[in-house]
Amino acid sequence: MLESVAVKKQPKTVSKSVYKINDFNLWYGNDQALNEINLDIPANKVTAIIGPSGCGKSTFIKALNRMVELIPSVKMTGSIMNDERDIFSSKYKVEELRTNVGMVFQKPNPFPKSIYENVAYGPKTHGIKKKKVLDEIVEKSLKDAALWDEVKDRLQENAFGLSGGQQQRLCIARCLAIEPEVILMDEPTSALDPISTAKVEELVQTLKEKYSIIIVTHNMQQAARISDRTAFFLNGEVIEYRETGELFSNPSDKRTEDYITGRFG
Ligand SMILES: Nc1ncnc2c1ncn2[C@@H]1O[C@H](COP(=O)(O)OP(=O)(O)OP(=O)(O)O)[C@@H](O)[C@H]1O
Repeated sequence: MLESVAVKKQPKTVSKSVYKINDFNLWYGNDQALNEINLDIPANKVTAIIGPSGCGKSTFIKALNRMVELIPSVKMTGSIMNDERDIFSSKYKVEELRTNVGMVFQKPNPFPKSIYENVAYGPKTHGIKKKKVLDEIVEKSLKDAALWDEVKDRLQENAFGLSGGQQQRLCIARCLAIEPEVILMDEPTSALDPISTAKVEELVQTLKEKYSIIIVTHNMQQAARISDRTAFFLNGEVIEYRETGELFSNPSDKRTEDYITGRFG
């Protein structure tokens, strides 16, 4: 029957990966900090990286935008693909990688410039000069970072005059202004008060519609609240990587269970 052909089930859509990491190892001098990391990181999701201090969380996300290579003793093996492109290939310039992959740090680090200039800086370095276009980018980025209403009447004031939480959302706006595909966040709320933390968490939830977010957090409640998938790192290894709800409610590894129930870390 024709009708039965018409209603034939479509294959399930497979979610796209923004990063595929295969057998990745990293050493600082002779000390191995990451050991045989294999992870597929989905697009348009929030992926949390959790684990005790010193387990390699920051090292891992700094490898994703090649920032870790600023440390001269670093050696790496294995592969990291971003959108099917080898991030270590000479064809994939670091500048292009860092345009595709923005980063927000633990401590808000605005430039000593006006609020407007902080956001316009990236687009300007990418050659955008027209004031009207820059104005639009600044407004859109600040709106997307849920900061516009608080700063729209003081765009020319120095960014250091903002509160810590506002400065962090400004840094997120600065990151959005260059239209990355991925946003790496290294403990973005650890220096913030609870209200600012809640605002950034809410923001992360809305940003995942357009961006893929990878967030390092010490705070397991935060990982449980805002992430779709969670990777538990221990001593430089990925112990477990699953849907966040499953990892927290039904961990498959004893070490994950011990960590999430507070037995160590
Ligand atoms: N610049 C460096 N030089 C040498 N060793 C380093 C350097 N940075 C980190 N390490 C080592 O690599 C390992 C992983 O550190 P990393 O900062 O990635 O852990 P982390 O899980 O992010 O820790 P934390 O939660 O405390 O920030 C640690 O043993 C650390 O001492």
